[in-house]
Amino acid sequence: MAAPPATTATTHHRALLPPTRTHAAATHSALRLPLRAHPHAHAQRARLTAAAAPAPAASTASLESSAAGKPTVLVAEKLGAAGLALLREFANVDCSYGLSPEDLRAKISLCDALIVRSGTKVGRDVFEASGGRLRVVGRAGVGIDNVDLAAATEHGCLVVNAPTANTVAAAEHGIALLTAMAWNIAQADASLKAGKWQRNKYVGVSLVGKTLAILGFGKVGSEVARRAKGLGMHVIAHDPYASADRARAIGVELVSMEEAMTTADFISLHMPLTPATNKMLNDEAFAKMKYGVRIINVARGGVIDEDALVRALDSGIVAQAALDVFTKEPPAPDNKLVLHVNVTVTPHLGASTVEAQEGVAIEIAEAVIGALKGELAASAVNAPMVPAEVLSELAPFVVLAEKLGHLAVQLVAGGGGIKSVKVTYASARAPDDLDTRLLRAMITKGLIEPISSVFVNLVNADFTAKQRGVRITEERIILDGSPETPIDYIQVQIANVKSKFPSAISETGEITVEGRVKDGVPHLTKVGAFQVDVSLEGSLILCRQVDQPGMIGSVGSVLGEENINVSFMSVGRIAPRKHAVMAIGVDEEPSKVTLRKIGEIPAIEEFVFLKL
Ligand SMILES: NC(=O)c1ccc[n+]([C@@H]2O[C@H](COP(=O)([O-])OP(=O)(O)OC[C@H]3O[C@@H](n4cnc5c(N)ncnc54)[C@H](O)[C@@H]3O)[C@@H](O)[C@H]2O)c1
Ligand SMILES: O=C(O)[C@H](O)COP(=O)(O)O
Repeated sequence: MAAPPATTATTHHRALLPPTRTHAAATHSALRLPLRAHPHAHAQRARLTAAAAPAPAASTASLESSAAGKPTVLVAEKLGAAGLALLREFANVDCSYGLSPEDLRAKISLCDALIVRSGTKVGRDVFEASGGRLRVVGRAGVGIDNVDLAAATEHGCLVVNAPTANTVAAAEHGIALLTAMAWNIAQADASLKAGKWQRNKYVGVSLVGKTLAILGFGKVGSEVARRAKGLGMHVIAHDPYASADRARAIGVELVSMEEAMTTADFISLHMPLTPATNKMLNDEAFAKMKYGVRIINVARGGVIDEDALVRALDSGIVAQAALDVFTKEPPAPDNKLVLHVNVTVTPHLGASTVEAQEGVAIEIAEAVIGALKGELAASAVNAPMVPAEVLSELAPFVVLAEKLGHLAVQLVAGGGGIKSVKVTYASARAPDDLDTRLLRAMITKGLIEPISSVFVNLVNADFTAKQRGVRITEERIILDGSPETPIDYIQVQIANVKSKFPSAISETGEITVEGRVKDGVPHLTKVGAFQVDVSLEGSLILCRQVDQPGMIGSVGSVLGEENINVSFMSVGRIAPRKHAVMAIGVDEEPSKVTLRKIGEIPAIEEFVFLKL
């Protein structure tokens, strides 16, 4: 992992993703908004580039010869030429297909991003071996069951996928398997090629009027449903999370698992493989099914207990199965399902059309490039997806959030021992109209990075806070007024700590800093009980003083002696001639001598220098 920032040395707001050691541009990039052109423009450009690009060789670039200054992307499985061309415009691309787990671990510490399909296991060992450099894993496809998401999150590595480009391919393949199975196409083809003419043996079953139960009514499931309705089938679906309205719109009834199991003539699987769906079709489920049911699986092998399916086929409960996916891929040569006479198989071809592979390659290349640039990925799997318009609106508040976190932690005496942080957002927006996950992550980043060696980003912010025992709670104050501006102010409070600037402790006992965005610029507007108003740029001196004439001049002339430019100055007082807090924004960092001189000014009771 790269060296931690010095306690008081974060000046630029870094990208949401941790910096790479080789990609200087990304290291210094500020929070970037997704500056995406219209998707068609990307596709067009990609296709044009692809036409000119040479076909990828098995290993086209050596990591050792990577040009400095560009990130390195390891493509570990075959990716379409259009995607590779996009990647090459931005990064050093190493296409090394078929790496052993050892070779992958050996290479990964030299890579900023890794792109895989379903054939590469990206386990905890890979993240550990990366030494903190791997920032993005791109899954060129939908299923991310081959990526250890918990390990990725813990390592602050963003996982993105290509969720849409192969939907139609998978649906078409599902329908192809359904019809091929019903018509015994594969078996009849093999028989004829073996010189036989078995017209009586290969009598199929018709599809029209039959009930098809779709389990998992997501992107692929709903496309299969549309097509099956075109074949005259009665389509029902089970999906605990799907919208009944969406199902109704395409003439599909959402039903319970029980009803799907007991009434279907055909069952087609389209859910992800998760702990909840693992071996979902097991002995118990098969026992409930109609005798002679037919099963299609283009989802994941693991959702079926394969031994139970063999038993159900042998007993006749399941008349036929058509499988594109297997628990272990490739399956062993003696796999009973693959060899079963009533089973039609394909070697995980559901995404393997020319069109789908080109689309997936472009989709994943754009997602990985965007993520490496520090943009928030729309297809992030282990981080909140923040729509571009929301992000653009929140951008100045994101900067404010990180700076408030960074200021608050610098006010803690000793810089550690933080257990409880309360963040308050005051806004005229309804709570469900304000997504604060990004702001919370940036406050966490501001709080934790200065006191640890961890790079905090949107991916690992909550995990990092939890791991360090920091409890961050959020509160909303609903204001009257126009919801035009998303947030009026943000307040960050750290409880149960002492402050090196005791005036920062509010009446209720917490270190308190509050800020607003004014004309797009973040401002500090409150410290402890004192109202101030200073733009959060450069560095900041906070002084508590007796409120009396000449104080601004005294401090200003000490700074002037060292040619320190004052950008902002603001005095907040509780009552005239009592105590006041002066906030002074400075462009340069004053020397220790100058800071000491400020402290020696009579009437200055306490002061602190803070980097923003
Ligand atoms: N064979 C292939 O080459 C191929 C190609 C594309 C997708 N896939 C696989 O197909 C599956 C679906 O992909 P998608 O793009 O439609 O994903 P998706 O996320 O759009 O849809 C999955 C659906 O499954 C539902 N679901 C989750 N748990 C469920 C449960 N316990 N019971 C029923 N439904 C449940 C979800 O609510 C969701 O609607 C994935 O497993 C994906 O990996 C395979
Ligand atoms: O989940 C997916 O996208 C499909 O299973 C495709 O996997 P593949 O990229 O390995 O073909």
